[in-house]
Amino acid sequence: MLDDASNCLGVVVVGAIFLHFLVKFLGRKSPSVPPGPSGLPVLGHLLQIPLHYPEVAFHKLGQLYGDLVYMYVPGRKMVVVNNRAVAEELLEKRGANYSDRPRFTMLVEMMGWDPTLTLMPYSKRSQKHRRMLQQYLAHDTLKNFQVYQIAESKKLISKLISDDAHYEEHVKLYILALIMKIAFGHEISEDDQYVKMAHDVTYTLDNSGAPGATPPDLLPSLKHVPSWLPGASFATFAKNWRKAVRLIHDLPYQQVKEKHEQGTANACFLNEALENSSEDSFSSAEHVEDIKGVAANIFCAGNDTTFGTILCFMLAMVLNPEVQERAAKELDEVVGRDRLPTFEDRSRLRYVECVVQETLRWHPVLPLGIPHKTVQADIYQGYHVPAKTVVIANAYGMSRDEKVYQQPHEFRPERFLPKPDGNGEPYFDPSWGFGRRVCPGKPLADASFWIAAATILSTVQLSAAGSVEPKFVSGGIVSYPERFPCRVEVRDAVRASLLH
Ligand code: HEM
Repeated sequence: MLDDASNCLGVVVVGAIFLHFLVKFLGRKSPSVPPGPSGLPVLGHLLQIPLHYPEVAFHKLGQLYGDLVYMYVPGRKMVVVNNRAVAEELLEKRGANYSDRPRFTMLVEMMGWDPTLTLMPYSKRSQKHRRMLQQYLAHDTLKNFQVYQIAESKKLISKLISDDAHYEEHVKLYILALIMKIAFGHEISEDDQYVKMAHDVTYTLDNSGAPGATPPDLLPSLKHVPSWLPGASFATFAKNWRKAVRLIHDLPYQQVKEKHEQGTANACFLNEALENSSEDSFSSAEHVEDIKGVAANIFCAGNDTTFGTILCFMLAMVLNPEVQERAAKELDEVVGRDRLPTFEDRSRLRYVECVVQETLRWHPVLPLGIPHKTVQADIYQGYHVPAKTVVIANAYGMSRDEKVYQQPHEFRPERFLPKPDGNGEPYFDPSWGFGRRVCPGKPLADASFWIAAATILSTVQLSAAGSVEPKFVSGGIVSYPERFPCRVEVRDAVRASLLH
């Protein structure tokens, strides 16, 4: 009797324990993806991502849903990061998992940009490309190019003074001259083969659709569609322009290699890479493609970005004459009137530095950076970030963070000055990206931008030649001011005479 009762009790206890664990197991909540707007079946959020100014839409979503916003489009899960500290935690501290890139079917597989670091998955090869670039753009090499940057910035301002109607073309040629010299050792003349080649490549980059969002990017099997099929304009475009992409890889390499063998090559990335390569390495087609790819990448990553940044600076000066005046005054005091600024003056030009840094914050030319991708699933603050999620760091959104930047839409260089002169706000590094994929061209871009800005401020005055409604080119990766009426007048005749 007693035995029966204790058996019965045992069954009840074991049953209760089993039930307890079963309820706990069934009730366990798996972490959910970060919050975000609800999407449509199949299409997801495809129709909610605007073609123009998507960074502004993402910023607004960030204000509604928080620092991480989850969205998806066919074939792609996406997380938009709107907060700098969160981006640093994920893309830098957890960089081993967050440094891959999405597949760029149109640019890489159809147009031939496959030896291009910017678009490469995180791999041994991408690390090799970064090493090659970083070694070349190290402090000492860049110092050798300063003379050239100074000479080209003088040429730029002379052209702006004599022909301000074409200011954009002059800025374009300034950057082109520097990049062609540094990457390929080539000195451009207005209508040479390299200028035409650069023009064609820029056209292909500007017109092949938003990278990562073209039809073949969303549905990779479309890359097999024949170019004659009605509606397959992307395939026709890729077929017609692939040659231009190939040319910028092959032509400079062949020419520098010939000169290198004769011992007559100018100092440049290509020549240095050839010098550092052993005889054996030339039998590896991949190594040769690596050299060509890094050289072409200097052009395609550095051209529009630096061009756009200088245009942003010019627009900001036109819209904020008091800033321009204060910076010019600082140049008068620090540099004097009998010479032009040089790189040695930089550390003493505190306000000019703030103007340069505020340009990078006010309008980041890569407002959404270049997308990263996770390798494995991750948990962040209780949220599930699935494997192979495309992670977009919204630099624009971070630049408008009111907790960090007071009146973030305004161009206020003094925000960076320590208190009480300013507000002690931090420089805006997200303009250069994050972690293991951070821009390796920063030292070059920064120096090319700084010397152009300092020379402009010390010699000329920029003003509006009509009414200015700031608008920005948007829809591709790079965003910069649309044409605005800009007048360029000599501010200081003594200094302007030093331009020649
Ligand atoms: C003002 C001018 C420039 C800005 C604002 C800029 C900004 C950026 C940003 C935001 C990224 C993406 C980083 C990330 O994925 O987290 C990037 C990548 C890159 N930039 Fe720049 N960049 C500029 C100029 C240059 C120049 C002159 C070069 C020439 C060497 C260059 C070479 C690259 C390369 C190769 C990458 C890809 C790095 C990788 O995928 O690992 N950039 N840049």
